Amino acid sequence: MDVRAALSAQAIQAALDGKTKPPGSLGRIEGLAAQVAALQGTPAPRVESCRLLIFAADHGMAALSAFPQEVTRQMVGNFLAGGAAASVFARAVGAEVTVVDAGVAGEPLEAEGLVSRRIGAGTADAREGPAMSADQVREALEAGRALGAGVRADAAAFGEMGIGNTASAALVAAKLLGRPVGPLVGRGTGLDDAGLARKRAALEGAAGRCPDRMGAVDALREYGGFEIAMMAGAMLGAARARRVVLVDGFIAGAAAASALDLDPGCREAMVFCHRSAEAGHGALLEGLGAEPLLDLALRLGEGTGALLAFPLVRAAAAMLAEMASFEDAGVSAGPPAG
Ligand SMILES: O=C(O)c1ccc[n+]([C@@H]2O[C@H](COP(=O)([O-])O)[C@@H](O)[C@H]2O)c1
Ligand SMILES: Cc1cc2nc[nH]c2cc1C
Repeated sequence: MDVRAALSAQAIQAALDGKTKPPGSLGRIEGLAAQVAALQGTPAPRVESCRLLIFAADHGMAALSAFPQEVTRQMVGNFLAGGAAASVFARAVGAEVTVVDAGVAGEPLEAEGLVSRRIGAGTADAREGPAMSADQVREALEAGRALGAGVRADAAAFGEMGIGNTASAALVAAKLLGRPVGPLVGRGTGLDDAGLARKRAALEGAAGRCPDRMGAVDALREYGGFEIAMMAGAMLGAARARRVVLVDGFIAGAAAASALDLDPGCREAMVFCHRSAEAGHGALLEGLGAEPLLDLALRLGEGTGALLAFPLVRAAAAMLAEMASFEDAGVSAGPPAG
């Protein structure tokens, strides 16, 4: 940490401790407020607006899901029509939504309001070989970076839709952390025990094709999804533009791990919003040293957990910006005199 950053962290802590409350009594909301103040470079931060980017794409490993591949395309329609959980939560918390086709299978989708950044019509099957080419990884990262940099809201929330993407996320996370994939494999949309055993065996086989530890570009090429790579790029773009980056569940977590591998500095923008019920998410968060804000047993994706956390981040920033100090309010600070 350089001297300027140390001073500013101290100034932020002093501002927090000067507020009319026992020091530390707002718990983790204080740390959140300090993070946003440091990101925005002001002791009076503001997180009033939020835009959710939902990245949709299909996967060569879709057969490892409990649902058919066409659900990805159908859900894109549902997002655009405003009927999905993410659509409803976005309205409830006052967030805007952008839906991005990063590579949904079949003919290119054409729908009003859809942002098309298709890298391909779904990835190849990572059980057999690389999911995508190195050029496709670069293209996805770059398209994402531009989208993230273009967010005008104070906070950028990241969600996804892609049947089969918990398989892809488990493999990407395993390789970035240098861990076996087994404990990162979960039921996704709701596999039964037999389906889970089949998925675990398939992913262990796929993991065996490559070294135990890989960098983000290699891991994304071998095992990624177009939406995961594009989301990683978008997180980098938004973080560099000093937007608060609201990270959703397991798949968004794998994208965040990729972004962190590419640029550890983006960590200061990231808020890990919740711990998903997907089996591997706890281990992924722990591997990243991240303590999420919420644990609501969500396992939907779409950015739903990020949207639910947004009001907490908004309140944390408002606390620091608006709360009276002991001095302002004429409230006695500290123990009684004498
Ligand atoms: O975000 C999560 O933690 C999460 C956990 C389980 C499932 N999902 C969603 O379910 C889909 C992936 O599940 P699956 O079984 O098709 O791999 C994909 O569309 C995700 O948005 C999302
Ligand atoms: C219906 C449905 C909605 C989703 N939203 C995110 N992933 C999903 C998976 C399914 C199956």
